[in-house]
Amino acid sequence: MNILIIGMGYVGVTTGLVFAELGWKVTGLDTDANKMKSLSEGRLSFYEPGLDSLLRKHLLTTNIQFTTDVEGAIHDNSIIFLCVGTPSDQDGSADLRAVRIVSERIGSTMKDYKLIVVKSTVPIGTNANVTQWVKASQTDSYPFDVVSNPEFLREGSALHDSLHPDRIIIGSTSEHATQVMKALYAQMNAPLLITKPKTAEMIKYASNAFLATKISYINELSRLCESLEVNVTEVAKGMGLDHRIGPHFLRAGIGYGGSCFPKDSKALLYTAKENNMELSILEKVTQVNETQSRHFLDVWEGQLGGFTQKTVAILGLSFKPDTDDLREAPSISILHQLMEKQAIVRVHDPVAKLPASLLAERVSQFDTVEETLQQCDAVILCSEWETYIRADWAHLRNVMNAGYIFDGRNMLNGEQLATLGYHYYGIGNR
Ligand SMILES: NC(=O)C1=CN([C@@H]2O[C@H](COP(=O)(O)OP(=O)(O)OC[C@H]3O[C@@H](n4cnc5c(N)ncnc54)[C@H](O)[C@@H]3O)[C@@H](O)[C@H]2O)C=CC1
Ligand SMILES: O=C(O)[C@H]1O[C@H](OP(=O)(O)OP(=O)(O)OC[C@H]2O[C@@H](n3ccc(=O)[nH]c3=O)[C@H](O)[C@@H]2O)[C@H](O)[C@@H](O)[C@@H]1O
Repeated sequence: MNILIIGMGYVGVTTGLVFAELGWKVTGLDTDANKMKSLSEGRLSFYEPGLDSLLRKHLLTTNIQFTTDVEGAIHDNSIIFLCVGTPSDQDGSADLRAVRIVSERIGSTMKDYKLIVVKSTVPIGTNANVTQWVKASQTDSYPFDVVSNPEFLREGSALHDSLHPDRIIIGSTSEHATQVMKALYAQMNAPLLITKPKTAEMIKYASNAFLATKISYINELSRLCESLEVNVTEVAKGMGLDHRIGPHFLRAGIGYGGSCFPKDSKALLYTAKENNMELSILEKVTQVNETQSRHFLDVWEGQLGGFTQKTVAILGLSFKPDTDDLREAPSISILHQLMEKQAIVRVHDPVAKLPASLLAERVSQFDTVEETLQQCDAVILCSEWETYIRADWAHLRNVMNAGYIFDGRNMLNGEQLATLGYHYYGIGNR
């Protein structure tokens, strides 16, 4: 069985390489010819640990190849994974244009049986739409199945998450398709849940929304902890020891970012609205997230005595460490707020680059932490890269002007930093 993956972003490339590693023959297809060229030459268009060496390995084993020839790729492969983007539309709904275009193209091109696997995160009912779009574009009625197989990987640990998933969800109405999916994943040691396509689609949204809820819960609590002088990190540790609660996704911070929690929460809220239902908890979850960085910036402003004309460093641009993804990154919202407050901003990230549109007279990016901190009054830590945890903070105190550290991820040891002459403040961790 040959596998075609359509959409060579984070999910498509990772999925393709995982199947190549499992020994399948994989073809990657994307409309972006530059991406296909660089992938064919062993270069990724994004930063994700471990993927580049696996890519080079499987270009040599010839388990993976890349193409922009849509017709040829559809003809040559009987299993087709859809991994195209489903970004937020202006009204918060998921933009399904790419899913539709690809479905119609498969329909108009296919000449024999195809198993179409929807891995993109799509609203509940979309698998049925894909079936309609394929059928409506067929010139002859060739058989096909559509299966939902949502993806749960995290950026920064995409390869590990995909090779060792907590579960594999398959939404299928066809026994044949279910058996093929089971064979594809047979080497993976993970619970397999076979369910209806709509349920599989809902499991994906419900999981992301629940994780976002855990984060917003602890983040809102961190505001109360801040004013009561209670340490939220210790509270989370105490809560997490209860196995019914668990320790994960209870790290208070400046809010969740990334390509999925904000987008998928909005899309689920839109689906609820379309069905005249309320998801009031999820509404609050997004509100808390949208106000979290502003809340703590105000607190820190009081501690610093104002940001106006102060030189402030932002360490960590990406929405989390080990990725260069800036989508919905809290650092960018903080950067805008600092600009409004007329601060001079110096930024650093180990891999992410600030878009040219954000570089301004008062905003510059530097290559090293030391250069970035020169003459700074304050540092705001936005993502917990190892580089910052391991930095020589004793030495860095000498390059800074005033030594204010505002730790938006509660990642550094405040007591130790205080002995080095810093004024250390985090998120509800007093
Ligand atoms: N990024 C992540 O960590 C995760 C993403 N997802 C979901 O997976 C889907 C893909 O996400 P990402 O990989 O982050 O997206 P991405 O934006 O990185 O990549 C999407 C790719 O699809 C390509 N594309 C768009 N239209 C196309 C077409 N008509 N034909 C061929 N290629 C086309 C684009 O050029 C791009 O390379 C989304 O639905 C997302 O919600 C699910 C789990 C994790
Ligand atoms: O659908 C998706 O795209 C993916 O979304 C998230 O993965 P991802 O966004 O890559 O990264 P996470 O590790 O979940 O972090 C998301 C954001 O939450 C923040 N976060 C996470 C955990 C925590 O305790 N506190 C917290 O603020 C992170 O800093 C980051 O900004 C989910 O964890 C994946 O399971 C899912 O597949």
